[in-house]
Amino acid sequence: MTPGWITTTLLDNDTPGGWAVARSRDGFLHDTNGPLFPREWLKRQDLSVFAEHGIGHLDGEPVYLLELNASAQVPGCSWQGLRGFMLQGDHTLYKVLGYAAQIGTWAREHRFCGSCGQAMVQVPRERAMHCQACDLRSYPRISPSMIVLVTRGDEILLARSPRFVTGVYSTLAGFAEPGESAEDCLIREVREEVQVEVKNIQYMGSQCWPFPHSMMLGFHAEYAGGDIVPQADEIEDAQWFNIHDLPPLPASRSIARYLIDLYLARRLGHAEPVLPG
Ligand SMILES: NC(=O)C1=CN([C@@H]2O[C@H](COP(=O)(O)OP(=O)(O)OC[C@H]3O[C@@H](n4cnc5c(N)ncnc54)[C@H](O)[C@@H]3O)[C@@H](O)[C@H]2O)C=CC1
Ligand SMILES: [Mg+2]
Ligand SMILES: [Zn+2]
Repeated sequence: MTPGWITTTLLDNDTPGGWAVARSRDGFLHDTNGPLFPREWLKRQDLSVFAEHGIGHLDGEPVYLLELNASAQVPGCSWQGLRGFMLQGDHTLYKVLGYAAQIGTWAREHRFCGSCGQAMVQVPRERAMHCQACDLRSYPRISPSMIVLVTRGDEILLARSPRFVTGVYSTLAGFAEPGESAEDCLIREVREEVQVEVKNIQYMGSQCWPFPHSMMLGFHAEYAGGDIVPQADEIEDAQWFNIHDLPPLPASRSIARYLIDLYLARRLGHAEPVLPG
């Protein structure tokens, strides 16, 4: 038995047994034991299953996703969005659900070929959809996104999007565009969002962010010039905050929070945090 969560194996849906999670537009089904249910029990419930996917092994046991067309009432159970599982509870289970969500969304959105419109079929033993008519293959979509903590000595640059929880300020972030390096993207995003220039860009680490399919590449950069001008519509407010007087910060498992906590730890001589994968 290999401990932990391994996503590489594709499973045979016809082999009974194992664990399963159920996902609808309301999130994942869970009861007091969490979101993992004995698969055969879950399949006996009155669920409108759209697709079933083998997604990996947890502590050596196979895990499947039941992707539903609609939510259902299951006695003793309720539904919770992926963010809720990210914010609290077991981190490995959140990783299982994050992967399930990405596979479920990708398979649902790639039933038909984007090139010729024919129905696609899953490639055996590979996480890919294939169009037999034109030979196109579609793989799970991952969107590289840069996220950066910009600093100026004891001050850090944080901003608020209108989408954030009230009061929370975070690091700047944005999706890579075709033709850009990670550094090009970071420089453009900081310019667009606050009109500030940066220097000494340093890569700090990465994190899968399954909302819905980002791969966050985290950086630290130093201030090089310019006055903050928040981008209309995207940025509600942006400010330099002294490290001794910070606003409410992002969730503790996010890479945004890691970048901030790491800078504080280095500046103040505290123990360095660990980035949750
Ligand atoms: N894990 C973390 O700590 C944090 C993660 N994030 C994530 O970073 C990502 C990027 O951040 P934003 O500021 O929202 O991006 P952004 O600054 O690039 O602006 C969002 C805009 O980008 C466009 N867009 C949407 N999806 C896209 C895609 N897949 N590729 C290219 N362009 C796309 C849309 O026009 C959207 O309005 C998001 O997924 C966000 O959830 C953001 C902050 C913290
Ligand atoms: Mg942004
Ligand atoms: Zn095709």
